[in-house]
Amino acid sequence: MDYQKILDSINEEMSYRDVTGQVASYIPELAKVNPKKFGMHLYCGQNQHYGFGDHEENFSVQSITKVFTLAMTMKIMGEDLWKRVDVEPSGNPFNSLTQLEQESGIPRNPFINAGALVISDILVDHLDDPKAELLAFVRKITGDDEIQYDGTIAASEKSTGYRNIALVNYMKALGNIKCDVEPILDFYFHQCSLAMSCKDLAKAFMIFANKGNILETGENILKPESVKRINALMQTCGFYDEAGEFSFEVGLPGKSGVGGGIVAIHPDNYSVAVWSPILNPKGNSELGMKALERLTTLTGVSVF
Ligand SMILES: NC(=O)CC[C@H](N)C(=O)O
Repeated sequence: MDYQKILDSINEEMSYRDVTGQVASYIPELAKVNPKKFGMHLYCGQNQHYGFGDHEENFSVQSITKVFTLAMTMKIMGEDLWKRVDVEPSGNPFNSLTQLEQESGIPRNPFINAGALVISDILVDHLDDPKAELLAFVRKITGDDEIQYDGTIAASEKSTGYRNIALVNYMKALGNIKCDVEPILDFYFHQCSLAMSCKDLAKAFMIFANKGNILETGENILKPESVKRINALMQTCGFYDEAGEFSFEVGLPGKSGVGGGIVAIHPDNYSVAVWSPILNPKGNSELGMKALERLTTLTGVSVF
């Protein structure tokens, strides 16, 4: 498969598209990002990298980090994790509070904010320095020691993070949060602020396409059964109330973030990341979804 040729033709096609959405503005720092940024990177074998545009520029990966913290938590908690967070699509926006009251404070899945805050609670409870450990995990699976949090984004999100503050306090009242809310929120806002490029994301997500192993070194990071579960959750819950649409259009497990990034994998084949900051009304990158739809259509390959 000539991936570079396919990516180049996607780049060209996308340049003619009208984009109607908006850059995320509820986190003030994200509103400052140049809406014209666009890049895509595909990684499919030892040192086999293909990309175009701004694919090596760092951006705020936001909710994409929920996959990393889930992977770390599965290693700590095993199956007991599912007593604290469920595995069903929410059909609701990522920052919704409504299901928690009826469902005893158990979030529908680890990829909505409520679920990620429970995961943060578990990591704060079990690790001495969860921020350092998350950074170490991401640096290891990418092989890139330069990856950092963006303190300005973390502070910006903290200053307007009323929904996340409400979610964690509400779940504490319902008995599903163990630690103090302050360190949980501090860890959560930092995890969301992680700055990575499409190339970094494609490298990191290769472990989910490669049965839990780092492709370049062969080192095992996750058990195959954990990878199965994480990929199933990405397929069913990775795009909030647009998870069905993403499966329907693209047909790959993936995860998005309000920074405009999307990562997807084709098991035993490739990982791919795309970045375009303009979001559709569901909070997913408008051009990113279209570019990935073109990828699986032009290659004729998806998980279905
Ligand atoms: N969907 C997202 O990327 C949401 C993450 C964002 N930091 C928030 O908590 O609201």
